[in-house]
Amino acid sequence: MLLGAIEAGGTKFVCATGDENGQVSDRISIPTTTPAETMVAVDDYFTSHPVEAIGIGSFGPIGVNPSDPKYGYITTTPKPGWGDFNFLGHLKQKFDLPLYWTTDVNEAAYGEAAIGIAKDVPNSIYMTIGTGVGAGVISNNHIFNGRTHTELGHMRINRLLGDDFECNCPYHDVCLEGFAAGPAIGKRTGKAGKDVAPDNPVWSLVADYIAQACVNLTVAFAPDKIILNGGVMKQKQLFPLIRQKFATYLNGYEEVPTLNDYIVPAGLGDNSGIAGGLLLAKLALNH
Ligand SMILES: Nc1ncnc2c1ncn2[C@@H]1O[C@H](COP(=O)(O)OP(=O)(O)OP(=O)(O)O)[C@@H](O)[C@H]1O
Ligand SMILES: [Zn+2]
Repeated sequence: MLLGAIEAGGTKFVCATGDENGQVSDRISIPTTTPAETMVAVDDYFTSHPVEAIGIGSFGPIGVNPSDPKYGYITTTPKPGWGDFNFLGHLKQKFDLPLYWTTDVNEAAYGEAAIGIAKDVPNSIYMTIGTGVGAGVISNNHIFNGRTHTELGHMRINRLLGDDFECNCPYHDVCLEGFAAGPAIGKRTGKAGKDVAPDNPVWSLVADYIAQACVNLTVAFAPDKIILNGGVMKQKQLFPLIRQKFATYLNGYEEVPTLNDYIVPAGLGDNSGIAGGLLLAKLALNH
């Protein structure tokens, strides 16, 4: 069975084909420019690679609630041309196929939950800390959505004493993304994250904010695992720092799994999203 997946990011779109077990057989990467340009490339890909269903995970915010008139749309993004773009409608018009529509992070969360590091547990959260911060929640093997999708990158956290950084989020004076995403680290240090030395004190600060977020996710969703991925988490020294601060902040309030098994890197590396897309395509096909 050949299935399709789209991981639609703000920088690039990945289109892929693969099987019902999430194994990728072919992929391309398309720069995210204008919808007109980028979507032509997407259409061409699935025209030349016919599949039985497509799972789509998109950058957002997007409409995920079928009762929302903006269901299937990318809604309020500042990205030129993409605001109010009817992504799902476009694909429906081009391809008469079952389609599964969700956020990029939900798609990746689903991939990790189905065949990745969280495959043996029913409840997991996938959080990516990159250009932005986003998280997908898997609850009892299902993608969690409320009235709309979650926006966990914008959770409020406590500003640490002595940290006078001006939050990098245009909406919030204090939020995780504004304090700890790649661009915030860039502003804090004057360097790209990958060029900041592993022992730079900024990592301890970043780890603290991510640890606060992990405590919030723990008490809110009671996951079995929290998966941390994205460019910033390439700094592997963050993991022990985050676990240590997490333990301090949770302060024994509730039992959680051993922290080395609880706050973990992704199992599928850069493939979480595409694998998730293929598996969501299978879900769409079986509905
Ligand atoms: N090795 C690294 N160490 C620290 N930060 C890094 C590293 N590599 C990339 N980054 C930072 O991560 C960010 C890019 O994140 P990522 O690679 O997850 O891509 P992205 O897809 O643009 O992110 P998003 O998923 O938010 O759209 C940039 O701000 C970059 O500076
Ligand atoms: Zn924010």
